[in-house]
Amino acid sequence: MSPRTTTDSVLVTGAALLGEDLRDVLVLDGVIAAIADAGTLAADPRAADVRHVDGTGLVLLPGLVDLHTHLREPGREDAETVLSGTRAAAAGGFTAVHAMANTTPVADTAGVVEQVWRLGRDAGWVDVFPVGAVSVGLEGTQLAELGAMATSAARVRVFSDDGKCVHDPVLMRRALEYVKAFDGVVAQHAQEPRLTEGAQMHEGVVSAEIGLRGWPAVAEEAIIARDVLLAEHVGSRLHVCHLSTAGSVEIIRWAKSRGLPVTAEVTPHHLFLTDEHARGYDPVFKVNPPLRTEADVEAVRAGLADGTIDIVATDHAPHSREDKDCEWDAAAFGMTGLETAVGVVQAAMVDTGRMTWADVARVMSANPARIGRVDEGPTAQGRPLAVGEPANLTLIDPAVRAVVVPREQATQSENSPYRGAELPGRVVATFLRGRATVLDARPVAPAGATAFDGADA
Ligand SMILES: NC(=O)N[C@@H](CC(=O)O)C(=O)O
Repeated sequence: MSPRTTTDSVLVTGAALLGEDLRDVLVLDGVIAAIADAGTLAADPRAADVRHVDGTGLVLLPGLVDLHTHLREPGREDAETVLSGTRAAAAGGFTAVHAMANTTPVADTAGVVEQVWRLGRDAGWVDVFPVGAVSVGLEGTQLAELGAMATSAARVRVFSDDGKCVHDPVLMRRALEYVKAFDGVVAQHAQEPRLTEGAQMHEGVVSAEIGLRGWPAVAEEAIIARDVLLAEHVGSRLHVCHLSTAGSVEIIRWAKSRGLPVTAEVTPHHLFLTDEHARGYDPVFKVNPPLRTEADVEAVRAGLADGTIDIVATDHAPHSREDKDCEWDAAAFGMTGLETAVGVVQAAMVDTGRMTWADVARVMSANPARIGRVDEGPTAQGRPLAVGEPANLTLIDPAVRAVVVPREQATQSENSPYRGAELPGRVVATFLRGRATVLDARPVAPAGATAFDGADA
């Protein structure tokens, strides 16, 4: 018998599986080989020559899957690269990210999505699934080569002009019709452009008091309402990106009550921060869609807890200093989020008693993988913690509280809205198909990426 290579084998002992029962989990060659009562698997002969990780006090979740990450490469490597962004993802407990298409050049051809996919594979930190643009150059006029991107090595299933709204209803209809051929989904950035010209923050009491141009909730809600009707008409899958208002939650609830194939995401920051943060004019709080009111935060929390909102997605949007360290009006929209996502979700949803860790696994792993259609095949993501499944794992210490220091994060950019704030929930270890990408809360440089060839899946 040839000696086992231990790089993708591990024994985790005494961890709380989905925050519940204490279990040992044995991973052999990247696959979960055994799950048993805590204290039993160390005696298993198969565990003799594998790395042991003490999971005492830790919560074991399936590897997190982000449906909405901006990796900035190609084009803005000064803000983030596929390498730095995927290392940040691993540090945040993720084993897969979907890389948004608003790069330079835009990811609107098979060539660009394959480039991003290859960069992700070579980096080896997480699986990178490129998102394809809906329209050429994100210009909202001509449909991009959706079919070519879907059949490329990158196997694109999620299409989005994120950063911009597909505001032309005819183009949106065509995109919805087109993606049906390969079970794709259109992920809409819902923002009515005419209602948000020059808008800087949520339109309400705070914007009026501090004199920044407001962005009405209806600008988001009008597009979502239109698009759920279009999705019904076409019979195609619609995903709503970073939903942020109470009215949007109501529309999605209505769409689901009609059985429409509509899914929705909320970001950690919309679960946690309000427009009150704009009062200091610090552009670190400038984001698209804008931070809303306390009532909206309450509504998106309730919508996530009751399943109206399917997933949490980070909308990790790194920006260089020159794009953020300037006056509010001139600053770029966006905030980093990969490395704080779990902590913010713990604070907003778990520590408040609104969700269990099993719910977190559903909204941050299983559901995003299913929406992105990356939940099947030998390299499947978002699978349950069960024998025979790929060992994508995250270990979280829910008892640790730590102050966020953006300079010390793995992301290349420092535009975290949580700078100096204390958050719970440290990611102690992450395993991508059994190989540690994070150990002792520190990223571990991949010693050669494990085979990941989406074309084989
Ligand atoms: N979410 C953001 O505030 N910014 C995103 C794109 C966007 O505007 O949605 C970015 O790419 O920076």
